Amino acid sequence: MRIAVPNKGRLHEPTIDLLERAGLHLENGADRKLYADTVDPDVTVLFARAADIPEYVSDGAADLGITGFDQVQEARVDNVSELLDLEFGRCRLVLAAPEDGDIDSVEDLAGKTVATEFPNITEDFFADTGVEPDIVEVSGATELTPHVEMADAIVDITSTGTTLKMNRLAVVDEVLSSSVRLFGRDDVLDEPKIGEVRTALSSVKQAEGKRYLMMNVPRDRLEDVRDVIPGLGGPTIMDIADEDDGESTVAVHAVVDERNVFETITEVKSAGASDILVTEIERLVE
Ligand SMILES: Nc1ncnc2c1ncn2[C@@H]1O[C@H](COP(=O)(O)OP(=O)(O)OP(=O)(O)O)[C@@H](O)[C@H]1O
Ligand SMILES: O=P(O)(O)OC[C@H]1O[C@H](OP(=O)(O)OP(=O)(O)O)[C@H](O)[C@@H]1O
Ligand SMILES: [Mg+2]
Repeated sequence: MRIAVPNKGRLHEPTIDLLERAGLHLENGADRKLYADTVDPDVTVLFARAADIPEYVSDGAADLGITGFDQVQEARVDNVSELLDLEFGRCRLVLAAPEDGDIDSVEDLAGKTVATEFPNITEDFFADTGVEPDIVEVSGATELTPHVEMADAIVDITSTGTTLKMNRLAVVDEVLSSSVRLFGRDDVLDEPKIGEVRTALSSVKQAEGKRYLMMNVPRDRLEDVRDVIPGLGGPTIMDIADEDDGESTVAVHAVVDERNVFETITEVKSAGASDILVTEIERLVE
């Protein structure tokens, strides 16, 4: 089974990092290689351009792909399905025009020219509005085109807004909201290995923002402690050997949202817990 992942650009590192955290450690994956093996002999990683990945999966060069939703939409592939929103690479595709120009709405683009790296998405966007500008495909530096009379407006990616601002462009409308997705070719979605990879990646996402809390609690204080733990499906309670003084103690483990850790520690401590440990969670398979 092959997974196509971005070979460079801003999605490369976070994608490799996610595979590693999911337990799919890459082997012999030196820079500039086209393929890397993983610890799982049945899983190979194929490095490709972010924009080419949907096509690779659709054509069968790979079975799974990881790339931006914008790229999947642009590729217009009809035999792949999304399996997971990996929630990084968040950005928006926007229609933008010079700040001091006369384009303030989509209607102002009738008979004008729009430059973009995403001609298909742009075409679909305008088809819905009934306005039909000329669409010019460029392969980069799109923000420059309105300043060199190549275009009146652009459809391009923005996240912080810095690039638009630097080029004195203002957002006219939102076209698409994107993040990185795991997707697969429809004819292989039932294969067990596809499910295994999806579960491994999803378990990393599930664990993000969660902490594992462990503590000792005198048995007669257990209810008080249990009441203040906002655990996922309730805490796990384990007997531990009785203390020398005959007092009975239990170990309490719980998965807690990291935003609640500070408050929970204060509360369980005053409810009688001691020896409180907080650890990170690598993966959480629900
Ligand atoms: N500023 C951004 N913030 C968040 N995500 C982004 C941003 N720019 C691009 N992306 C996401 O990353 C994907 C790939 O963009 P990136 O710039 O890494 O590669 P590229 O420029 O298409 O690649 P190449 O260098 O091979 O031409 C985009 O399709 C989008 O999903
Ligand atoms: O809103 P911002 O945070 O400024 O991000 C937007 C910019 O990010 C992307 O370019 P990238 O940095 O990937 O460079 P590239 O043109 O070489 O792909 C995109 O093409 C925009 O130009
Ligand atoms: Mg880019």
